[in-house]
Amino acid sequence: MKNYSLVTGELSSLADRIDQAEFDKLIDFITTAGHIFLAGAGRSGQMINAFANRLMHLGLDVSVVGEISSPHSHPNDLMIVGSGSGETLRLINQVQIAKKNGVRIALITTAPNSTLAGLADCVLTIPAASSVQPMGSLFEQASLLTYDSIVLTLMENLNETSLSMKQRHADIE
Ligand SMILES: O=P(O)(O)OC[C@H]1O[C@](O)(CO)[C@@H](O)[C@@H]1O
Repeated sequence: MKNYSLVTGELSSLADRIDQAEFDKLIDFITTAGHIFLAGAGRSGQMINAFANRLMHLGLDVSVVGEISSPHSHPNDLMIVGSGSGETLRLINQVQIAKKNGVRIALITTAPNSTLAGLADCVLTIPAASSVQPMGSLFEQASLLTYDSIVLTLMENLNETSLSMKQRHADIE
């Protein structure tokens, strides 16, 4: 189907343009973190929610910012933010609070020169700024694929399998 191929073509073209060293740094931040907070707005937020779910399946201590069950932050915690523009005001505000509490910040973005990138300790750039799709669609799709790529690496590092992860999946949903 023509438009499907158009979308997958755009996504495929990004694969070699995401920096391995930035990816590896993010893996290191995740592996050494205490609690992991995840944050994103709109469609970017939907993608980060899916990532939070998989990190939980991996046995990591995670919560989504804004959920009532999300705990107080501490030094050595990590906040992972997904924001294409890097300029979403709510996220800037949340990151500023987190930084005051000694939380390290990781950003997934198309905008390495943005306000959020300037506040982050670790930036993974997805060069998805140019696209035929509307608004942030390419970033949002690519961010989900990037999160699932991170999950594959973490599965290997943490000796997890699909079966071990499934045992942590919510049975009441
Ligand atoms: O990824 P960003 O730039 O933080 O934007 C968050 C959300 O805001 C919008 O840009 C506009 O509502 C959405 O496309 C996106 O999901």
